[in-house]
Amino acid sequence: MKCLILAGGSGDSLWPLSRKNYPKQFMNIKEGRSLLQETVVRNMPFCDEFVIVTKESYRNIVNGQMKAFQSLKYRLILEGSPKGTAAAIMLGNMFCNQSELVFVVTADHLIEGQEYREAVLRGKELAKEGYVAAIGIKPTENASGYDYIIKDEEDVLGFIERQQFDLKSDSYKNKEYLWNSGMYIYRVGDLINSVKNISPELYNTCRSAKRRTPAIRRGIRFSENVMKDIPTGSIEQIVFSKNSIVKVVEAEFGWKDVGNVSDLDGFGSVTHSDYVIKNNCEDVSVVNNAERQLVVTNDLNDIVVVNTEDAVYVSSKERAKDIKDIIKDNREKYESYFDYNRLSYREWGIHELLTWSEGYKVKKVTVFPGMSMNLHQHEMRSEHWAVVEGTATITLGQETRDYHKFESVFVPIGMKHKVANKTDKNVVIIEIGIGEVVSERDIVKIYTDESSEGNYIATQDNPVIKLDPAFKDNLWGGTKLRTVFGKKCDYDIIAESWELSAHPDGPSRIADGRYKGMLFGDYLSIIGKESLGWKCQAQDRFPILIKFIDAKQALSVQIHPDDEYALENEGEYGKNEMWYVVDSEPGSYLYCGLKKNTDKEEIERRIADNTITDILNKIEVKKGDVVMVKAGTIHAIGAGIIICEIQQNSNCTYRMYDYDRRDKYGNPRELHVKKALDVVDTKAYVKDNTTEVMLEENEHYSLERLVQCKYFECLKYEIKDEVKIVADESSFVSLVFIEGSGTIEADDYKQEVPFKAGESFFVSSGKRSINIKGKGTCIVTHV
Ligand SMILES: O=P(O)(O)OC[C@H]1O[C@@H](O)[C@@H](O)[C@@H](O)[C@@H]1O
Repeated sequence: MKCLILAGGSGDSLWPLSRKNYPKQFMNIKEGRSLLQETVVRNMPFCDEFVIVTKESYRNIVNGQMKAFQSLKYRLILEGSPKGTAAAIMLGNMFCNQSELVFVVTADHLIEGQEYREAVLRGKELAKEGYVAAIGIKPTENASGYDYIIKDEEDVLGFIERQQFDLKSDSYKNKEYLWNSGMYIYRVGDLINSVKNISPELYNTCRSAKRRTPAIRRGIRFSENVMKDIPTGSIEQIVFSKNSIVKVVEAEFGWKDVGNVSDLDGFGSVTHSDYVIKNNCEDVSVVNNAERQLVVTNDLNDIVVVNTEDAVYVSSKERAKDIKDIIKDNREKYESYFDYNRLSYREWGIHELLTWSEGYKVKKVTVFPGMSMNLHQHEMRSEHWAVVEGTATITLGQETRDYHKFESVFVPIGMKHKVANKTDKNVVIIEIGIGEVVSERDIVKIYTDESSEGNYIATQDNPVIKLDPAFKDNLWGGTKLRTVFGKKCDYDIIAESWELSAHPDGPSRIADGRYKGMLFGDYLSIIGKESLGWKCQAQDRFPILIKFIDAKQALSVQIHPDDEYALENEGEYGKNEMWYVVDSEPGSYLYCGLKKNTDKEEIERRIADNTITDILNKIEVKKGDVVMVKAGTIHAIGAGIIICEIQQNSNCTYRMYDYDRRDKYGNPRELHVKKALDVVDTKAYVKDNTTEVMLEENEHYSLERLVQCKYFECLKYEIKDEVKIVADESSFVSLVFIEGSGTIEADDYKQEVPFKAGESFFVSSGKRSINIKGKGTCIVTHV
């Protein structure tokens, strides 16, 4: 199950603990962990991947907090303009497969108790039966700040928003009601199908937003412009209140939607209680978030005091919530206090302002493991750095060296400098800036390293990287990828596993080692473009995608565009692909190309009268066969075949004919006949003559070239005991094992990595050879 965490809230409600630059979901609530981190921990037993939907400006905070979970799988969806929970949930769903179960949770709830687990498991059962399970909490008080669900047993009679709920009103007499926790469990296909019917506007606008969102690394960023047509509102308003498939799970765990500072009672570890004295006070809560500042309260009643490094809030408990209005009325004058705390989050770490005055500024600078600042310089200030934790790798001008704890450095005005952290622990530096201008405006120049995007620093790691695939559940898929290759995926059917993929529609991940769990595309940005080899330097994205395909039924009759058409119409590359038949049932066949020259009118007519396959070139296939499918060629994989597909990095398929099949909701899959006819090659199929050329055979291995085209070259090694493969500076190398087992080792990093059939490895380019020992069939691809 995937966990979709809604973490975009930007409320002022917990001021001065929360600020606009640091809302409550990121605040430490318990034992040094934030509400967001607490949400992740709570759901780890049920979910294997996290999709976090948040505001673009919170990206660095979320990435920083997620560092606490090494190797946890997560992705970010960044909203340029938040539009409520309906949009957030639907945009999250756009990146899930239909058969995936999703658990929607909110990042800023306080939850306690064993009953949570039972509620989730019951919700999951309902979701498997095709319902959307809403988790409702048995009210323990008449809380006006909560949304309600009116119910009858497990059926939902209505969703009531907080403002409209009045317990005394006749409409709620004799009704059963629960607090609406905003947590939902469902199967993606079920929810999307009902959104399609109930709010086509929401469905279509989110879909088109997804289509218009270019592939970027680390997160999916929906710009304000791309989101502008998506309707604003809650999922309850727009979808669930009109949806008969919602069932409620009644739960009794401790649940609190923290509305204001007086709700923090009982969750006191944000408090430095050693620095609080209460004298003769009754019902007084003190939250002291400032280290070493003493708070003394005397002879008070029913009061909440919140003390932070730069602001204090004192209120009666009852009226604590008025803070929102107070902020609204006074924002203009005190914006910096209301909106910002002293922390500033960067991709590489955190700045904390300790003190400042005219002419100086003192900061605590934390650099996360494996991260680096950009090289920069100042024109108006010099800096003194004292390392107080860890080992910092500091660049000053042309020189770079390590500085250990308690060593100091002086950075003169105008000198290029940066701090990197090559270790596994945080580096902390106390920085004293002095000069005429000490604000951030004085960064006059930032030097970015073109070859490695972002602020990661490459460390000497094994260049042989094992990958975990992303899975797809297209309706024609089977179960052989699980039974033959042991793929671990809980879908009923697995149609495809994307083994080497930096494509946002199905990115593979690093399977082992230091970067375990990381998206392959992110890993590529760490090692830098140079590590892909010089042939890739002109390309703006990773060039290839490799999949296994298990066709239990026939795939659609379809076609892929070439680069020119795809870039112009889809913002994607075109798709030339090659199929290697891993296995096939007796009598299996596929279609590739036309039997004879055929004009577009005839192709169109034959699609309409269901006779398109009559004019296609039918090829019977067996294990080991190779078919090159050039862009523009009509094709269809037939039933009973497992294929290893090497293709350009694109997910652009135009379906022409789908046997009038329906999915389980009775919907036909979309066809793209017009575009298909735009790009179709109308000439008769001619077999590619670069395929299947034996290049070498000896007692240790045989080497066959499977295919060679402008985009890639694929080689097949039948390894009897050992082979050495060269990964030179021209290209990275992909290794996909079809059969066998053994070990892989690069000669410049002596560590053996085991392999077995069905596994995939990426090796960065360089002057190295890769030794494979064992027995097996390996498909080696490079550009
Ligand atoms: O459109 P359907 O029938 O699901 O088939 C889609 C699949 O077709 C195959 O021929 C390949 O091009 C795959 O890369 C693709 O994912």
